[in-house]
Amino acid sequence: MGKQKMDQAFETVLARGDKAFVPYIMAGDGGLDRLDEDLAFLEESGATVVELGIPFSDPVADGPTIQEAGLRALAEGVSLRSVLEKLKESSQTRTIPIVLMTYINPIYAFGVKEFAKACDEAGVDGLIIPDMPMEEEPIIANELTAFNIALIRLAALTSPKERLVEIAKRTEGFLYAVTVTGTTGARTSFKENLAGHLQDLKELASVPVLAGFGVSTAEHVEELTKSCDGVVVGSRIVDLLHKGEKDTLRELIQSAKLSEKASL
Ligand SMILES: O=P(O)(O)OC[C@@H](O)[C@@H](O)c1c[nH]c2ccccc12
Repeated sequence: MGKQKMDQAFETVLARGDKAFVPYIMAGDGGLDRLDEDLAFLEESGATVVELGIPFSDPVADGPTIQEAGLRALAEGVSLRSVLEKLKESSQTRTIPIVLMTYINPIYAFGVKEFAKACDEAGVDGLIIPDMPMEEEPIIANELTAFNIALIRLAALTSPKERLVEIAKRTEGFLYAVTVTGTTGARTSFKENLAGHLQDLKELASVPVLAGFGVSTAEHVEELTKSCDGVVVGSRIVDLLHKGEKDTLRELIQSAKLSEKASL
């Protein structure tokens, strides 16, 4: 469980010659009752790991698509606690690794120690806490380590080199290479020297490097994975899932299966 489960998932995919595909979904968008079904669908479609967002009233890193999904989930009464309880029910049978993405505030409200324990009981394998700077990690890092839960760090485009070195050294599970400056949300293009930036991060990190923010088409996946180990796709996935466009969703996830494309 935990970190090793995620490491194993990446190893399997990369050894096969594929790239990792991590879809982000908003927990409770459409009601928590559909969570197990959505996770199973993503796994069957070829997702490596699922990033599961906790709805929050003040999602500072999120653009409109995810903000709206969060509002829908909040309207369903979904909270950090109810998501963890739901995950716990299926923790023994679930096979896909889960990374929880939550802002720090709900964790404080929950209580840091109690939160780490509840994540463990829920079978959570990793965490992304976007509004927790490296300097504040001691608040929670040891609690997570005790339960073998990976703390995934984000490398911003604007981080100075020394900071990137430190982030790449500390990160667990994977390194989340943020590909744009700004909030989450589908984009049409990326900055010119992004490939070089991703390659630099790959030099620094000993875990897989995944590019995320703005990735929204199969072409993006193809382009970006030339310089890294995989992608995280949020807004586009949230949108397709909300609209029930499952075939398009499956195709998008399959775009990271380079080994199959090679044999066509
Ligand atoms: O939506 P996008 O642009 O595809 O970006 C991924 C993203 O949604 C997901 O990883 C995420 C959602 N909310 C976040 C907040 C911070 C960091 C990452 C995230």
